[in-house]
Amino acid sequence: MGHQVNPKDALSKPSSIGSSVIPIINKLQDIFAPINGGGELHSRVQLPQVAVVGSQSSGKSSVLEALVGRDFLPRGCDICTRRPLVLQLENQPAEEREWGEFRHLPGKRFYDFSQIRREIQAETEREVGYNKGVSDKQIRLKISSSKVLNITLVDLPGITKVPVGDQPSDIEARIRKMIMAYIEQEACIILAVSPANSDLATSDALQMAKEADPTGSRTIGVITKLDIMDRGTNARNFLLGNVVPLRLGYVGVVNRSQEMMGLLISCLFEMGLDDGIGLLEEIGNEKGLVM
Ligand SMILES: Nc1nc2c(ncn2[C@@H]2O[C@H](COP(=O)(O)OP(=O)(O)OP(=O)(O)O)[C@@H](O)[C@H]2O)c(=O)[nH]1
Repeated sequence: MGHQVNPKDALSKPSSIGSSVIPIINKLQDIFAPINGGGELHSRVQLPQVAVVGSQSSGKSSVLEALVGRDFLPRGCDICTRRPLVLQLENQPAEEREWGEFRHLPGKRFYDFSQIRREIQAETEREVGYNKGVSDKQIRLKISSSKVLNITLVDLPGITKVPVGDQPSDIEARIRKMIMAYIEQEACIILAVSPANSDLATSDALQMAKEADPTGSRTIGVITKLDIMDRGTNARNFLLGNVVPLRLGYVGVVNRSQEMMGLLISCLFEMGLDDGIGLLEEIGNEKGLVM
């Protein structure tokens, strides 16, 4: 049994303590993090982190981006999370520009967040190829900014039922095992993401979270896609915790959708505002948004 740090204690310490402790925790995480995923997913030292779990395309990466306040994760229909991404956010009040640094590219600072997205994609492909392959080998990224909280977040591949591309026939079992290795740790806070346009009663995220955290003491329920909620979806009752009670409760979110951006661009086009489209793209590039 490894040494455990209570995540709620660690995350609620005053920022002055947090700012001195977090870089040390991040260093420890790097030291104890497995270089090769296979077989030795976790070290015996358990450090506090927040893992985002849910079915494929439920909105996990979008929730993480909202927490960071930047768009930098590969997202969309065909592009999904295929390796665990460990995101160490470090609050540096004196930092004028935000930057990211990958563990596999030490010393190289990325100031352009669309480059970060490209590197995540490229590093995924280097390990698992181009055809939907999935691996438990982590990608580790540190983001240093004056605007983030000191926190470590983990984006995990989404639970999928049907193997596609290079995925093995037991892909669902493999992904579940990979997720479980993170969320069963007592020092892990689970963000269980379920989209409101699907049946919340059969949410994979809530089922897995319950398995790992039966008392619901370290799980936060996140209901995404409230803007496209199905008729009859009992999201309100879920959000109130009446269906699956969680001590840390639920949050409902509406993230930016591909459709919304597409609609905005076509509106500008219809209005003959070609300049507007250019401007939007410029702002998007600057902010690292996918257009
Ligand atoms: N309408 C709407 N679309 C959303 C919302 N959140 C996410 N999306 C869209 O849903 C799609 C999937 O979102 P992601 O954040 O990539 O989902 P994910 O769970 O990380 O996906 P995987 O990594 O493939 O498992 C993207 O096209 C998002 O733009 C939301 O609140 N409302």
